[in-house]
Amino acid sequence: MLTQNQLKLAVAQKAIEFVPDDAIVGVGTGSTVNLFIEELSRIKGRIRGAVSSSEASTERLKAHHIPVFDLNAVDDVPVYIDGADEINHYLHMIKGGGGALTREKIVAAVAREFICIADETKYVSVLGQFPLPVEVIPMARSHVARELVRLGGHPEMRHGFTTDNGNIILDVHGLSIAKPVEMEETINQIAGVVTCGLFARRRADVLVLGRQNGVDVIR
Ligand SMILES: O=C[C@H](O)[C@H](O)[C@H](O)COP(=O)(O)O
Repeated sequence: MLTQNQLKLAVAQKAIEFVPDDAIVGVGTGSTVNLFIEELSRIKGRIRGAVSSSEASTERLKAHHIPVFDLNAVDDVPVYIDGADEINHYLHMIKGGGGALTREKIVAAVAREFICIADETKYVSVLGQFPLPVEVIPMARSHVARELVRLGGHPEMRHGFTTDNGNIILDVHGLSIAKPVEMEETINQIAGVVTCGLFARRRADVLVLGRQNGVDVIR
């Protein structure tokens, strides 16, 4: 029986196969990506560098002497490699457990291909068991929370946490998300929401899924 960490390592290693030579690689955030960064450091001689989705990943990339580019200075990101908190078989995701959702969505929007690396505990039939993170401008906290309750959720402020953009996170419990694209649009239209952790309009293109009997590549 492989541990969750061993499954994360297996997908982090497999993801290297998706990194083209001379690329500037989009790098996500989280414990699975941290393992990917280790693997990336082994092949850093054949890439140009990375664009990063968080201060935490930037620090790790720099510690491995992988050049980190400002996204505004880059016009082609062939692949973006990131984890997820939940992913369904349409490759819609919930992300933001680490609070990096907004920058992740920006780098993912620039990238040509989104490769999600996840262990099998993340693969679900309906999104929403994992509380949906929503990044909110601080002055809009109460308004956004009321609107989220109207949508059937139970928002909880993530205490003691500020995003890299200086905002707060509301974690929304109790949503069973049957229509992720519509839900993403609805939440993102609430005044004061920066973005929610649903990645449905820009879903993953490839899922590299770590299972007990091996790594599956799902497109
Ligand atoms: O903000 C964090 C990101 O969306 C992560 O990709 C997500 O939380 C998964 O992280 P982990 O690989 O640690 O489960």
